[in-house]
Amino acid sequence: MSPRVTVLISGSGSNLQALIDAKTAGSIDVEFVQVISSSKKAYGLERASQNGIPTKVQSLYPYTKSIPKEDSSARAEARKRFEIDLAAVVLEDQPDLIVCAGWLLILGAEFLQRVKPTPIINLHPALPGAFDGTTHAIQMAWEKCNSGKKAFTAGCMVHLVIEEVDRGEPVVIKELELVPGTETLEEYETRVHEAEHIAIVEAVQKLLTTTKH
Ligand SMILES: Nc1nc2c(c(=O)[nH]1)N[C@@H](CN(C=O)c1ccc(C(=O)N[C@@H](CCC(=O)O)C(=O)O)cc1)CN2
Ligand SMILES: NCC(=O)N[C@@H]1O[C@H](COP(=O)([O-])[O-])[C@@H](O)[C@H]1O
Repeated sequence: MSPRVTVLISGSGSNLQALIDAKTAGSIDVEFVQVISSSKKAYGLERASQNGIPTKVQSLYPYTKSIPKEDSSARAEARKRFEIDLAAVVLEDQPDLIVCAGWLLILGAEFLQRVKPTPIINLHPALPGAFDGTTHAIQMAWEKCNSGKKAFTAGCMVHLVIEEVDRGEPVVIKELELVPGTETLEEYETRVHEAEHIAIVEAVQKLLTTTKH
């Protein structure tokens, strides 16, 4: 039986597409049991449906929409309920691996405790220790490079997910040289996404060959 993989998304799903294409090409032997999106508008849901993969939307918004922004305690409670429900949805499918491929919500202890020991990996468009905890790492790296005078190494990584955001052990790292004044943000973004599409497949291959299922 092929390893069961659940993919969490929030947007376009180009990295989900890279995983689907890798399966089609025979590069990975997996069963995508569910694609779960934090947004009903995510194009990645369309990509999943076009490939016969079950989908669900698990949005935080319905949990918090009626709570005033200043009521942090009630919002925190609502977030816990969201995470408990998300864990239940994920565990229904008994995945062997959970892949955060552009999942733009921090996963708290309520979720992480419940899904243990299922491994979770996350794709982050920066190197270990760089631009942790942000959803704008690509732009931040490009701006840092172009505000300075010297080249530096940027890139992307896939890492194990722990409570501390983007600080889990790296699984795959792809380095990209950034040189001031040589490329637009869009051109750098394209290079990062190309590297991500390779990294996410390599990371799934690596995880599924090192864990028994
Ligand atoms: N416990 C963990 N959860 C998540 C990790 C992780 O390493 N540990 N990785 C992230 C992905 N990510 C960066 O790679 C990331 C995602 C979301 C955020 C964030 O600040 N989210 C806000 C909402 C932001 C928004 O709505 O635009 C939030 O969750 O309140 C930072 C980094 C996935 N989760
Ligand atoms: N910190 C998390 C983060 O920034 N994730 C980023 O979201 C994008 C998802 O693209 P996709 O929806 O096309 O796969 C990717 O660039 C990924 O690195």
